[in-house]
Amino acid sequence: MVKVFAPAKINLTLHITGQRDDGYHELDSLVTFATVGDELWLVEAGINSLTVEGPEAAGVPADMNNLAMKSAQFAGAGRQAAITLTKHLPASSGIGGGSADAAAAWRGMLALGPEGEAQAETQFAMPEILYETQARALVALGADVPMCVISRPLRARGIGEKITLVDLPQVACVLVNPRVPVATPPVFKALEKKDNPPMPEDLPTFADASALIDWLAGQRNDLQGPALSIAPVIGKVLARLAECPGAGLVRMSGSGATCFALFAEIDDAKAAAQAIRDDRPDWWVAGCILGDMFQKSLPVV
Ligand SMILES: C[C@](O)(CO)[C@H](O)COP(=O)(O)OP(=O)(O)OC[C@H]1O[C@@H](n2ccc(N)nc2=O)[C@H](O)[C@@H]1O
Ligand SMILES: Nc1ncnc2c1ncn2[C@@H]1O[C@H](COP(=O)(O)OP(=O)(O)OP(=O)(O)O)[C@@H](O)[C@H]1O
Repeated sequence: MVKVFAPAKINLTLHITGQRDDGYHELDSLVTFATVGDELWLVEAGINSLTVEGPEAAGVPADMNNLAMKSAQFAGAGRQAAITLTKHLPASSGIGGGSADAAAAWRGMLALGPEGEAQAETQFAMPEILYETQARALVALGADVPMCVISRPLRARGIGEKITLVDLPQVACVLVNPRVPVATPPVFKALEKKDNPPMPEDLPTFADASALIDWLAGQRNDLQGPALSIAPVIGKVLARLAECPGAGLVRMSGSGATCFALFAEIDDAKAAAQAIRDDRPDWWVAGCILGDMFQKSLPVV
């Protein structure tokens, strides 16, 4: 049996720099991962199967339409697994839920079997090599899947599959989703200007969370405007996060509707998460740390 964590993916920046002939958009995105996420249990079995449970399970497919099942089949190598997926991340929310599950199922399938976790550990120590040899093919399941396989701070280019690791400090964060699902294709479609500037070629070195927060203020999520036009409630989420004492940067992740606020102080993040939970019980709220999800013992928000 293998237990795998599927961390939420957060686009700290999302610059849309072009559009390919096949319609997919080219991007330049600084991505990190959260201590909040889904969980998968895999048990070797005679046939692949999936059970979906947990607080965010409603409406999530439990058949071959689930990216975790597609990915398990893809990873296969003659192995099959009974998968239990516990959903904590809302679906269609811009934080990679399905992509994170696909990546975790793939990692879990690698870890099953006689060579077991040792094999997975070795490969995770070399994510770029792993990525070049195998994980890149997972872009066929979704543009966000290769980055979720890495689950470490990274810069993604191409359509999301050209990945380089970056050093980012840990930062405290509050994620808020207004419980309005937003599908990705219409958001890309609503973006009028496709050739926006990328991030600077060389990213700075960030001494601490405050330095990262300050620098991010000069960057963008080019999908935030289009998503706002589709789901105006995103404006309320951004405004509520911006009111929180200590919130240094407020932005939307991915194609929305989840927004995040970054905090230099963990205690400010904890207070903000509690305050928003208190006055918006209808919203999904998560306090978390953003950073390298393969690093042990991250603090709890
Ligand atoms: C917005 C992001 O989440 C940022 O990380 C990703 O670019 C989207 O990744 P994803 O949800 O895994 O996307 P996919 O499932 O591959 O594609 C869904 C749809 O989004 C659009 N799409 C996606 C990725 C991309 N680079 N350009 C696009 O135009 C396409 O219309 C595509 O049909
Ligand atoms: N494991 C899964 N969890 C959630 N949704 C899934 C899963 N597998 C397939 N889906 C389907 O995928 C669609 C998009 O959900 P998902 O959570 O992946 O979107 P997202 O948060 O916008 O992802 P991204 O940030 O990669 O754009 C939903 O309509 C859902 O039915």
